[in-house]
Amino acid sequence: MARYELVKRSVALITLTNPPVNALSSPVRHAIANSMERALSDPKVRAVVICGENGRFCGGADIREFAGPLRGPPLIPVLEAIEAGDKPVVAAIEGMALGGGFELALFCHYRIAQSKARLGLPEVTLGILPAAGGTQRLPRLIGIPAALEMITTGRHISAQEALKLGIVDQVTDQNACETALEFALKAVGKPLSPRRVSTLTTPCPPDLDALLEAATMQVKKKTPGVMAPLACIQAVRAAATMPYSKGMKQESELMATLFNSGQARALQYCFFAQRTAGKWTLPSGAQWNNSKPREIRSAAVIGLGTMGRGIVVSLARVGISVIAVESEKKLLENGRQMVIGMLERDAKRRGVSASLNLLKFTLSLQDLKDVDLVIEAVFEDMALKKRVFQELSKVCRPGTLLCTNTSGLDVDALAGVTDRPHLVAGMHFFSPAHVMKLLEVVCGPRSSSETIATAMSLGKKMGKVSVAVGNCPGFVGNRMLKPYLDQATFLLEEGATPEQIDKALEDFGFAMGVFRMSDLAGLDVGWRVRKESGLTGPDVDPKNPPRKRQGRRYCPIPDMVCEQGRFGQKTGRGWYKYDKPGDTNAKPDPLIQNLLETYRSRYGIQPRNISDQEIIERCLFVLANEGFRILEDGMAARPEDIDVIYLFGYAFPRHRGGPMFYASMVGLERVLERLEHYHQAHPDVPHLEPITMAYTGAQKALKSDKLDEAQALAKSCAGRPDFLPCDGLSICATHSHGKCFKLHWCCHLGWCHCKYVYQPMTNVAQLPSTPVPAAPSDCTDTIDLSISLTERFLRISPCFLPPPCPESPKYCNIAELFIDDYIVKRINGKMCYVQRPPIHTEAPSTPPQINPASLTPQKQHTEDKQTVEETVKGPKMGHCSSPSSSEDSGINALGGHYLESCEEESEDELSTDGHSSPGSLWDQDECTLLSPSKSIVEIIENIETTV
Ligand SMILES: CCCCCCCC/C=C\C=C\CC(=O)SCCNC(=O)CCNC(=O)[C@H](O)C(C)(C)COP(=O)(O)OP(=O)(O)OC[C@H]1O[C@@H](n2cnc3c(N)ncnc32)[C@H](O)[C@@H]1OP(=O)(O)O
Repeated sequence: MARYELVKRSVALITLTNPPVNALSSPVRHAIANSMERALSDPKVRAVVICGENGRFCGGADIREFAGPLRGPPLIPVLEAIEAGDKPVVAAIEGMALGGGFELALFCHYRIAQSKARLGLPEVTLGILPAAGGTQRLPRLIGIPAALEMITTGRHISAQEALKLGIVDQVTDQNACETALEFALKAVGKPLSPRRVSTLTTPCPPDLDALLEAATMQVKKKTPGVMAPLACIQAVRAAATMPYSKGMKQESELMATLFNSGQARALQYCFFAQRTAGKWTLPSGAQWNNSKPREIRSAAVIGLGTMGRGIVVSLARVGISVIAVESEKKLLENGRQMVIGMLERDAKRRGVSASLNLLKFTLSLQDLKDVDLVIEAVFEDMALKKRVFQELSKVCRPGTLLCTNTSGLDVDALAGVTDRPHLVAGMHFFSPAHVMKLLEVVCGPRSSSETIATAMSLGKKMGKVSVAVGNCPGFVGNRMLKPYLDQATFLLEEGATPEQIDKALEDFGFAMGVFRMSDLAGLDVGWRVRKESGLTGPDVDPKNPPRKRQGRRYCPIPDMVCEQGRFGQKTGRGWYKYDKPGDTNAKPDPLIQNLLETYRSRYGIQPRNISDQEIIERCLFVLANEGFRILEDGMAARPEDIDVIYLFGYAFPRHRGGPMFYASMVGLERVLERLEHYHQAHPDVPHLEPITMAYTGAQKALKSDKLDEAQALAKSCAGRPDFLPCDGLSICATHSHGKCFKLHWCCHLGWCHCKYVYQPMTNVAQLPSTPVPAAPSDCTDTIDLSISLTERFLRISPCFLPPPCPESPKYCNIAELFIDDYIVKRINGKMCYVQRPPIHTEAPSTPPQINPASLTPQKQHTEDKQTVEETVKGPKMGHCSSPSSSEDSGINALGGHYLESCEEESEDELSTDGHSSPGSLWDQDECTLLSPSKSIVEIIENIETTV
């Protein structure tokens, strides 16, 4: 795990040896501790160099260790021994120094970086913070603004930037280890005190409060509801206002808060899910490690609509020569200009030259005879696509792979018209294809493993997150979208408004609610698809009940909206109104309100109050339910694949982990029970029928009206180590409300329901100095809810771990763990955020100095305006080059979610949420405030509606 060598007769060389990224697992921490002890005690050793094997310094803590009880030596004391030693220690950084690996380097006295190395503190993307001193040491080294930016974004920086910021002492184009050995010898005898970062004073800018406030506003805007960035700011504040040791204590307390949070679990799950998806597997047994991809040097793209153009750009910028085909001269010329413009802008942003020489534009399919692979991106019309595939089959050499960018049509039907069905697959890009990271690789029944391996590998080369899926209508992403969209419109019928539904979804974490997003994507596309499939329009039998199709509930409201020429942002009117066509500022439209009221009265629907909880449950549980069906049908190999599709293709909030992970966090019994409940209320909506019922016929228990569900469930879970029964006084381990004030179902499962986040709870008995309440009385009634769904789910995906076992969490006193300036109080039966009184922070022992680095303005991530505009314009219709796929299918109404889900610089972007979730302090009715100004008190929820 670490090699110890004495080199140059006086330097101890410690090499971390834990492939693939030299993560700081328990044995590695052990080995570092032992090696340092040996080096410091050996009189021959005058200096130490730490490096990593295989050109990788260190990828940080071993994230897999976070799932279980922490074992082995804690990292901080191991690192402290490095700094405290009396021999100079030099970090030789090659490849990467990330997270704990970067912190290891910050404990060394000197840092040398190879010029290609990347450094960063990406912990925030995993829902935690740099807790091995990173939040206290980096600000001391480079000042608050630069440290804040690095820590709250998790951005990786280059060696050159690290040198400029003062993080590393030297950058070399040579071997970093060799350079560090020379450097170490020269450092011998020089005083070490100034090199110990812990002894430095944080250069404190005079406008610290304003700076931190601005950073807080920025992260709340960019990642609302996500806790880790707020905790990072809190920790950096400590670096500026507290002595080092107190700051370290604050850092570790904040880490403890985050460490066991649902958000951290979700974000860490996302990290591994993304990597798991790359390890594709097919029912045939073919998989990533037994199937060889072909090398693709040349490709062709047919159709230069929005999708085709994006695909051409994605191919050309990774060095693949592309022939782009259109059906008419004007369309070809238009496409050429747009592609060139896109490539030039992309190259400018990346500081490289545009690869225009790789492009060829043609009107003739004959020009494609020698290409390695073709991606068809024509209009989403099966007859048209079949004609194209027949033609390709005649024109292309026998080995050319033929792929379709359909968003849901039968890939095998296309394969069937060619002379090479085994070389046909789907490559479903998301719009805009050069920006969106997701690629669904669709495996038809006749696709060969080599074809799938090639499409997956090409996706990877293009920088996409590729997921192998089966060939069914809508594949995975769009198949699941349908029931989700249906629920949204059914809720409109029943009494909700588009604004209410959107707000609930945005509060949950979606960047945009379903109706705002549909307006962005364009409503006409789905309308056309519904007309073509006979769901609306003149082909519908007049005897057909208006709200039923094929015996199932159907909501005609979206058709009625389109009949009024309201196609969304591009027409200035849709579910919302906009000041002018193309505007993005959605405003509620009284005309839609009128339409809904008229509709309801026409069909005798009594509108009812619909809670946000119902909106979330119906929209999201139905999504997960369809996900289970997809797994059951073998159309996705694993729940992770589904989650990755939703994270990268549909902007599912990353801190919720994806629909399948979210369902597992809520508790599958709960999901099952709620689906049953809604299905009973809406028996004509088959998607609400829980899959367990459909497939395993598990027994449904009769519920007595008087049954205390919570107690019954607690009892049924008794003895299971992952569920802690609670007495109503458990404490939410993370944020929102502190003490559980009422017996709730969730409490009995050891989870706290905070704004739809189920957080682990700890019994007060486990908290220091808290009186243990009397045990609750036994309850006799029971309910026999089926857990077969859970069992099956856990069998499918062992990575869904049960909640942490009691010895692993190191819960802190919630009261100390606020993470911004608000606390939670109970005021007249409502739970409110109340502004905290100002906190008197301890002043640093020496007067603050201004470091030039601290004056560096914070880096802003700029949005790719051009791509936004492109989507807003909406698709062109009616010719071969029209956008063919996702945005054209009408069912991928969320495809435009790219705004949040696919910024290119950062692989592990955080998604956004609608509400901040500050830390909490639960005080019972001690505040008499009745009508406080809105700026200082905000009602979060009525206490009665906590669950
Ligand atoms: C009360 C609670 C107290 C708790 C106290 C905790 C202790 C506090 C002290 C320190 C805390 C430190 C926090 C951290 O350091 S968190 C980790 C920070 N590091 C990262 O986030 C880096 C993550 N990795 C990456 O970004 C990339 O993997 C990269 C290193 C850039 C390499 O990229 P690439 O070459 O593309 O390779 P892959 O991404 O495919 O990865 C290859 C395999 O390695 C696995 N991997 C990578 N990093 C880690 C890691 N840090 N831990 C475990 N495993 C890691 C990855 O999953 C791949 O595995 P596989 O091949 O099986 O898929």
